[in-house]
Amino acid sequence: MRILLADKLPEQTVQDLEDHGHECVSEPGLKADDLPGRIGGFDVLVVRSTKVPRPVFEAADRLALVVRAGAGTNTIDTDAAAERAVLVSNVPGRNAAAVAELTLGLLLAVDRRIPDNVADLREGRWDKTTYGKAEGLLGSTLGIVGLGSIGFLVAERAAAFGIRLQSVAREGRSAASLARAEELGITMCDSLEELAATSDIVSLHVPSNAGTKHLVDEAFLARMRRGAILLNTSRGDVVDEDALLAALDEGRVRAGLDVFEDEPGSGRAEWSSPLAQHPAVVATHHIGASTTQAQMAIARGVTEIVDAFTAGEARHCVNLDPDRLGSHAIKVRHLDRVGVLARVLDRLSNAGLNVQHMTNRVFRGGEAAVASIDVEGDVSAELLDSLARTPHVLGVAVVTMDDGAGTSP
Ligand SMILES: NC(=O)C1=CN([C@@H]2O[C@H](COP(=O)(O)OP(=O)(O)OC[C@H]3O[C@@H](n4cnc5c(N)ncnc54)[C@H](O)[C@@H]3O)[C@@H](O)[C@H]2O)C=CC1
Ligand SMILES: O=C(O)CCC(=O)C(=O)O
Repeated sequence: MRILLADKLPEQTVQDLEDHGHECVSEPGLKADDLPGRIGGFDVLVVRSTKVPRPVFEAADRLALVVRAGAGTNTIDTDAAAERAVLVSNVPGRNAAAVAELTLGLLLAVDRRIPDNVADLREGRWDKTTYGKAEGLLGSTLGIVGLGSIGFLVAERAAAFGIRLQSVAREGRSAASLARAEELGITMCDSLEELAATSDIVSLHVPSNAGTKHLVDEAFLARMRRGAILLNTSRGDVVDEDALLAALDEGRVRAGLDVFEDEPGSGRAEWSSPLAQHPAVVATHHIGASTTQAQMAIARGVTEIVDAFTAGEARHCVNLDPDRLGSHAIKVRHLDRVGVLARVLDRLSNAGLNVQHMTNRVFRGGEAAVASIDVEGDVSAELLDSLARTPHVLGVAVVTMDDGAGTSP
């Protein structure tokens, strides 16, 4: 695979990928606007914060996979990628501990005004009178919005401080997630409104998408307790920044922020922001994931995704349709001969069946293989019979996706 790395990634990423037989070109200075002119000839693009907009997919000739070396994929036009059949994968969970650590760091920094303490001491001012006033965290209530990889690790760390934990009840939470929440003593509010009104600290860990844009808005901020702390290490646009600025100006809330809606995409830039400069805010430079530990873990994840892709697997892909798995899964065991699959697909096509997903794995020794074909439509006994009678086919089985019942003629 020819791989373009358009961001600063650990040396280890390049080393691992090259050790696995891939050709890597590392150009960390590339910007979103440069990418359309540079993407030609590459199969895989790896990025961190560099934006990947629609023109990149329009200009690409052989691009098949974009790997986001991190969690959030909001910087990549995943719809444009889907239209051109380009897979977009992220590396979930690997940087979660780093973000959770920063989140707790921001909380302590806001509660004790650590940055202001430090700044005054560096200027030669001793001021215990001002800084010797803080609420303290023991027994306070933390509302976690987004109980995923990071949210849970924040919960674990906050529990060690004796902080009470709550989140919002959400449909579709897995049994494992519910059990972990129970184990950590996280109670569930019935609504976001309830969480806002009953938390001393609110910490945001949701992905940025249409459903979470300005999730923290004027109404949410108005419900928050006076003096409450808002922590945002997710994405800038999850918060209505104008509304937050107003709440800060009125002294209603304090905040610890690692992310901003208009933050620079590059490592260094001239940039100022009334939020980041506000005295009631402790702000960092979107460094949640920027620990060596996290970046090494991400580097290993990138290699795993590229290797899986090379072997035909779309791992951690965020732009495949999860509902288009077909109504039936047909397994065809066959001798590994030229033309068998073409004849099988021909019979499916004649039966009016649309293939949704397909893999073909060859057995050790190379004599035989098994094709797994997910199709949408009615699978008749006649079709199964004709598939079974296809030259070099050894056996056919079908599983109906809805009820899991299998037949094996
Ligand atoms: N500051 C930084 O450097 C970093 C920031 N992030 C940001 O943090 C986000 C979360 O990361 P992870 O925890 O790894 O992702 P995750 O996918 O493990 O967790 C996200 C959770 O949010 C929940 N969720 C989604 N929409 C929601 C809504 N409307 N209300 C309540 N819950 C909702 C999901 O069900 C999921 O449990 C990323 O999408 C990314 O934007 C991630 C890594 C580093
Ligand atoms: O790579 C970075 O520094 C940003 C990490 C991040 O925001 C993410 O993983 O979603």
